[in-house]
Amino acid sequence: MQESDKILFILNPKSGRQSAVDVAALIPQYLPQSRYEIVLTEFAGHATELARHGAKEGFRVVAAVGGDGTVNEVARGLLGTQAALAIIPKGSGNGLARHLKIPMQVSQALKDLSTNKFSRIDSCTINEHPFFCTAGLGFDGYISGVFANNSRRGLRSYVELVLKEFLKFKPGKAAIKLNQENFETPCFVLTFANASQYGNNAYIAPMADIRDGLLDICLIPDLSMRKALAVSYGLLTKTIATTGHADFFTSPEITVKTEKPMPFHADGEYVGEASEFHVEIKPLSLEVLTPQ
Ligand SMILES: Nc1ncnc2c1ncn2[C@@H]1O[C@H](COP(=O)(O)OP(=O)(O)OP(=O)(O)O)[C@@H](O)[C@H]1O
Repeated sequence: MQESDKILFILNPKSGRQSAVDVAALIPQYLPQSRYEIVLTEFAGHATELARHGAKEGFRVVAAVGGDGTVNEVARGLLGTQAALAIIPKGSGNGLARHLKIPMQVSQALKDLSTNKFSRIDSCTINEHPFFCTAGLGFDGYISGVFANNSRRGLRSYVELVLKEFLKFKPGKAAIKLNQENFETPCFVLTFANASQYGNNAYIAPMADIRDGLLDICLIPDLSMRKALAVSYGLLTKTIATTGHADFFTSPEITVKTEKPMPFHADGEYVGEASEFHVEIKPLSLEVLTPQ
């Protein structure tokens, strides 16, 4: 980054556990005041407007200070602009930041900004909703919907919720079209990965390359409690592909039709229900500022 590059920090005061005020107070320790501005989001969706406006105003870098939801909102506002995305992780999962090797400590992430390098990564859409880390349908989407209505945040309440809802969720059937192939399958979870992990180092697609122009698709057709334990262990040890309970595909796009409407998410944020899905990759469509 050059000395003349200006940074707009967009802080989500609601994300994660650390307060926005802490981050705002730390920034002056790492950057001269002439190099940055700070704005706080006031409502869900606000970060997209703020990012778009910041890019128009000529900020070279727009930094999302929050979790994957905030990163998604800022990044979608930057698509097609001259501004690059930086991330100061402050969420509970921080999947994209972890994939891009951004330090989890706010102070280190801020310190690194001046030596980080610009590069480009792929972005994706699910039914026209942009995502940058992962999107998914089935149990993934169902949990994102239940979690959105849960007042408690954080990893522990997330795990408790997953365990509680696991037995309630009924999987469906899906007809999948990818790479000129058509097949039908039961579908408990279908995840579309741009980055390798959901967040919290839970690796749903350990081999995913965020710059290869391909989605890494993980299908878990059905899941008993015994299989779920193996899959959970596989997620945390980057060995999900060897559990025998998940199938993997790579493709620049995929079409899915489900027998009944299924809930879906984009970057962990619940979007809604649908019975037809089109997911595609937009190669190298977003500029980022990251450690190399
Ligand atoms: N001022 C605000 N008031 C209420 N909600 C907001 C505000 N600003 C942003 N949001 C919403 O907060 C949600 C959660 O943000 P974010 O994903 O950054 O945090 P998190 O859920 O704690 O982290 P992670 O996604 O890593 O688990 C986003 O969906 C965003 O739209």
